[in-house]
Amino acid sequence: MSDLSLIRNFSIIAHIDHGKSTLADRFIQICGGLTEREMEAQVLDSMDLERERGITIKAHSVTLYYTAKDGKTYQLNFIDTPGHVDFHYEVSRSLAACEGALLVVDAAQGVEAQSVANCYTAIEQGLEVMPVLNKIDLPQAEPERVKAEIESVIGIDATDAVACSAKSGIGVEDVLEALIHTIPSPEGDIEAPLQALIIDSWFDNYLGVVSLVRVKHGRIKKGDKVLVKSTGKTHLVDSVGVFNPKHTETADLKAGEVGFIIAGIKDIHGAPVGDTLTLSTTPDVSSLPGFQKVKPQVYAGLFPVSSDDFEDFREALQKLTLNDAALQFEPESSEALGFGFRIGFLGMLHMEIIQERLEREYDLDLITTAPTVVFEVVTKGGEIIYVDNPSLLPDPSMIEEMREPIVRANILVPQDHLGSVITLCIEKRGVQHDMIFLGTQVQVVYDLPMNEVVLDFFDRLKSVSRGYASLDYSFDRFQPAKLVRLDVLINGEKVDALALIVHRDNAAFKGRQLVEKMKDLIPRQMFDVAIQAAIGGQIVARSTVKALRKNVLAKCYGGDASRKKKLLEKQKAGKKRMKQVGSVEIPQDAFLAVLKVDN
Ligand SMILES: Nc1nc2c(ncn2[C@@H]2O[C@H](COP(=O)(O)OP(=O)(O)OP(=O)(O)O)[C@@H](O)[C@H]2O)c(=O)[nH]1
Repeated sequence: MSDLSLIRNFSIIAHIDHGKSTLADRFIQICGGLTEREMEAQVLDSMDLERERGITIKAHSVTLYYTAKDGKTYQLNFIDTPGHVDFHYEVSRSLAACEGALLVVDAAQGVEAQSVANCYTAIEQGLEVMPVLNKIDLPQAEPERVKAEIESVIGIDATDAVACSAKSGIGVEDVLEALIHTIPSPEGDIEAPLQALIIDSWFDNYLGVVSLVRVKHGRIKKGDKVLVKSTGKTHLVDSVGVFNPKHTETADLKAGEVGFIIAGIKDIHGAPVGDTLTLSTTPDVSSLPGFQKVKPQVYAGLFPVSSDDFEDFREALQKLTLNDAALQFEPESSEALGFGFRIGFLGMLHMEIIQERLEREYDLDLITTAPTVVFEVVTKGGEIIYVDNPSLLPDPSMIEEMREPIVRANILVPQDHLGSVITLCIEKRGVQHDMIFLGTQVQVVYDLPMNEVVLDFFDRLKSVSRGYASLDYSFDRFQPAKLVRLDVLINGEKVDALALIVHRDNAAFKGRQLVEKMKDLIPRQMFDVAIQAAIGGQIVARSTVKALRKNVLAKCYGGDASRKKKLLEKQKAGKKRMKQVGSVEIPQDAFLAVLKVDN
């Protein structure tokens, strides 16, 4: 197919759980991409972990052929995008490949902050945004109210918004018809030299690096020699094709189309996302504007429970970065935990996912330290350094000024819950920037310390608003703040891996909460365990885990062999996620106690 007027490239943007993936599955079904049997729930979420958690992590593209009511067959290329705030950058990437976007809004829930943010990104990138009201099968659906909300909150015309139920299938064909008329076809010149944008690259164990590209001009086929503009390297194209949604090779990819290229590249750094491809015969083709590089927002130390696993751990991380360009790591050594890695993540969800993948796919037992954001420190010598590890904070006498990262947070909340959301923002040291009443919802804009936001703010926000408030935020600036390091001592020994950077005004309070929480999380041992919190050498809180009484240990001796074995196994299992620090065994939970103290 080479008639550009018969191609539509679009993304689906929506808040989590508003039904993107379900709608995508319906499209596939209507266009006959898969048989009923292959139509296993949520085909697009192909990673096991994605399916289990019911969230979309990686962007996927699907090419479908739809015969419309006008009798013509259209090529629909759609890209599914993740909805969670941690993966926001994937959204803008996907949008760069499209001329339009469907804004899917749950007709029972209404507009949420994430959809607003993504919608603005789409509009900024010049896309045609087409609103779709989903879940109209639900009795509590209020399509008219939600239409009005789309107009007042986002500011786009929603009078003709198509209503559908992705679950039952009602109205889904109308969505396809509407998108053919609303979303413009791509522009491009098939006869011009190849110019293609890499939207995504990932590592496949069998195929090597697979790159998803949008061809702007020209064409590419198997056997071509492709030039990666940023690296200057050329590679022989092994195959090109589309996902329909199965991996399907095609003769070529042409201007206006979206598909994959496999060219024997060994790791994703060889085909960087946002890069431009051309043919080796036309090296002068200009580069397309790429994407903003993503920077990790949260850092944590990860340490193998058994030091023998260190090399395996390194290998596993190297393999994961083949897949996940956002993941960054460097070796870290801790007096308490030995050798490990300091890893940068996009957010807490990203961190959980990586930790889970390391444990499941690579069979590693790891201890994670409390996550932290990056602080900007000006030394007395006038040097600016970035600290992503509290234990590496210079001595206070060397510090001229400390600055913490501030985010601009957009919160959408129904009026009824406004009060509790504001209370929460104040508790988190937020400064109000703006408040706009939009129908039944209120949009509040706060500047908040990132440190307070990344840890548990999202969960707290959900709970104080009974699930109704939604959040979108992005880094704004570094701002001077009174920050101190809070050290934790176990039986008098400072444990570097437990140190935190906190605000001075609530440092003592945080210290008390932390030692109390840790007392509950550290199991009783054969001796008393003293837990202390200190600021600059001064103890601000203390609690004690009392020793076990002797007769409890008596069980370990005598008795029959099988019982003894069971006991040993139990001990071993219990040891799994524990780390010996000095003479004290500390479980994983205690390292993350700070995440649990705020409530
Ligand atoms: N009643 C009803 N439920 C729906 C409809 N569409 C989707 N759902 C349900 O809503 C939930 C979320 O749907 P998904 O398609 O996974 O949502 P998503 O937006 O893709 O979520 P992420 O992939 O995490 O961003 C699922 O339990 C679906 O079964 C609908 O039209 N009606």
